[in-house]
Amino acid sequence: MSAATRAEESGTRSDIPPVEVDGVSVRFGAITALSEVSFTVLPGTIHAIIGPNGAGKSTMFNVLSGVYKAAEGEVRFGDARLDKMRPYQIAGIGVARAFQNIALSGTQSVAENLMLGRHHLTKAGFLAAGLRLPRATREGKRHGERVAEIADFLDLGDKLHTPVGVLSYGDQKRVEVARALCTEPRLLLLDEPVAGMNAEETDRMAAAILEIRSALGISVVLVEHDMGMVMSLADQVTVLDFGRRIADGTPAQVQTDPEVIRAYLGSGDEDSPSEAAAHHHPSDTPGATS
Ligand SMILES: Nc1ncnc2c1ncn2[C@@H]1O[C@H](COP(=O)(O)OP(=O)(O)OP(=O)(O)O)[C@@H](O)[C@H]1O
Repeated sequence: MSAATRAEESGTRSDIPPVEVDGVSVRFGAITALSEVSFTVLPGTIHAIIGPNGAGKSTMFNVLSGVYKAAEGEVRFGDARLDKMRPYQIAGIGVARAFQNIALSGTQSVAENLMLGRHHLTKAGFLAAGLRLPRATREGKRHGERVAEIADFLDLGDKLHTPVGVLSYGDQKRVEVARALCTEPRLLLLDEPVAGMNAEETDRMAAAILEIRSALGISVVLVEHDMGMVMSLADQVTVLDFGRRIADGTPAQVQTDPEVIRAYLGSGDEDSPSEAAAHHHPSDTPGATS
């Protein structure tokens, strides 16, 4: 089943446009971190960006969230040109990111941290809220309910009043995702969501990401090093190597792509695209000479 069909069947919201990355190059002095990279994130899909160390994944993430500017190319999200916008403007049109430059407050509760994600949605303002004016109280209640819903959604319902600092690492990472979701995004950007996690925490995060796509119908872009995670999770995968796009397709397509296998083996990276691919003899590869 194609990613688009899957998205349609899983109830993608009608207000989610594709993300079109078109010929993006980024340079840092003499280093070309990204070279004419293009790919499309279809609405309501989980799209992974993978590649060996130094491939340009973080740079791409930072371009999507507006932290880095592209020297060439365009990034479109519907009518919006993300490549021309500042990070706060990108956040303002419903693009949320987790795990970069957003620190949680360890002494505050999960609920308080999540409420921070809703500040821009609060109409009454802090003064009215502080004075407990009726409108602010009603609004506060509504936001509180939504925060509780999102916490439940990420399996944090029983930890709403726990200070974030005492939670396990896996729980804290899910609080970060929950906080991003509290902004009610149309596109969620995740930077290495399972980095440093044990197997159980990884499974829980993967389940949460799948749930986000199917229950909320939004698009998710994730930059990831953990290949196993990507293969079981993503609808579509873009593979970068030395700043170039070397493959783009379903997980099954990219993990058998000779160039992808070469890139991972050549990099000495332990995380090969798949066990099978890693042990794939070159002569088994269509078109390869042994
Ligand atoms: N701020 C920067 N200044 C100079 N060079 C940079 C900067 N950020 C990235 N680079 C370079 O750009 C290239 C791509 O780096 P990037 O961090 O995007 O790769 P990555 O795929 O995320 O790698 P990793 O998996 O190791 O995090 C590398 O050669 C890196 O050294």
